Amino acid sequence: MARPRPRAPTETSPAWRDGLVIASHGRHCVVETPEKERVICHPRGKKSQAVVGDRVRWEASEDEGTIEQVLPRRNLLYRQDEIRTKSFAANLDQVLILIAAEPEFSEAQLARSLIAAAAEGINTLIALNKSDVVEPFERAWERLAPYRRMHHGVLPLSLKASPEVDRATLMKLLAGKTTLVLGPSGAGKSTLTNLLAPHARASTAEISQALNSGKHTTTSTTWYWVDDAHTTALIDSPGFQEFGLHHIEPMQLAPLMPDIAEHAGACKFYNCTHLHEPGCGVIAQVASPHHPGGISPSRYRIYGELFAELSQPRHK
Ligand SMILES: Nc1nc2c(ncn2[C@@H]2O[C@H](COP(=O)(O)OP(=O)(O)OP(=O)(O)O)[C@@H](O)[C@H]2O)c(=O)[nH]1
Ligand SMILES: [Zn+2]
Repeated sequence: MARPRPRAPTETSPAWRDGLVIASHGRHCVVETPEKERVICHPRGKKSQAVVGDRVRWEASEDEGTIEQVLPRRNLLYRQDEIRTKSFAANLDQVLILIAAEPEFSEAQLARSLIAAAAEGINTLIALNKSDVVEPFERAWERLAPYRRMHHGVLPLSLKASPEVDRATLMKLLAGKTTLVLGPSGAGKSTLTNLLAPHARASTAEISQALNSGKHTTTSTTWYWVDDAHTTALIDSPGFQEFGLHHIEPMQLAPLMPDIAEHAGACKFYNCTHLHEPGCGVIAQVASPHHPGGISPSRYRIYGELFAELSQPRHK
């Protein structure tokens, strides 16, 4: 079915209403009205393609709606590989990266998600779940040493063994904010949203079903209100596993990695890549048996790998 042409951003109409995008499935999305009603909406052309967290103007048509305008975004967290760009969500206050003692997490994925958030100026929190699984937890905690030293710190959790304590700790960090929760499969994202927003999860499941007309799918991004007053929100999104950073230039990487950026000012050349240059302040600070406490070798290795990856010719 052909849709009418997109409207100019300056256009407006008395029939348009305010809304917040709380779920998206392909091109369709669910919009929540200020009266807390939920409406399935379709975009009008490419320009009104909305993502979860977007504030939109929409127009009702029978029992569904059309998105007429996406209001300007504060930020948009997305990933980009060689082929496509995929959005996680817009207008975020922070990103909570949830990893666990088991399954073993990928440090490269963790580093990628931190870099993507930093590129959008979005604050990040890291939580390590399953502290009740003692030995794997200790190993993971040790692997996180460079991240514990960086500004974010790491929050230890056991969502299964100490849910009440963890809920109280998390609420202090999340209250009044919109937080995107990212993490590998099995880390405990569902456990976390169930703990903090049990009612929201159930009502959103109904909506998702309606949207997919019964088809089973979990690959969608969803907004959950944590409180009845609608001040605190969690967004659950898949896609942590394939976190392409093709939208970032290689020379932008160092400024987005705080432990590397800290020493980049000491380099002899202003356009130092920190890979091989003489007089490089970063290379001089990579930790070794003679220089413990420097930049973690794994972080420096990830920097080099990402630099090489982002230096490949782009297919655009
Ligand atoms: N031991 C232990 N297990 C936990 C803890 N939190 C969650 N789990 C278990 O870990 C498994 C994965 O948890 P989920 O919440 O389903 O993880 P998820 O991140 O939503 O995983 P996907 O649905 O695959 O994305 C479940 O069997 C949970 O019961 C914890 O603190 N300790
Ligand atoms: Zn350098």
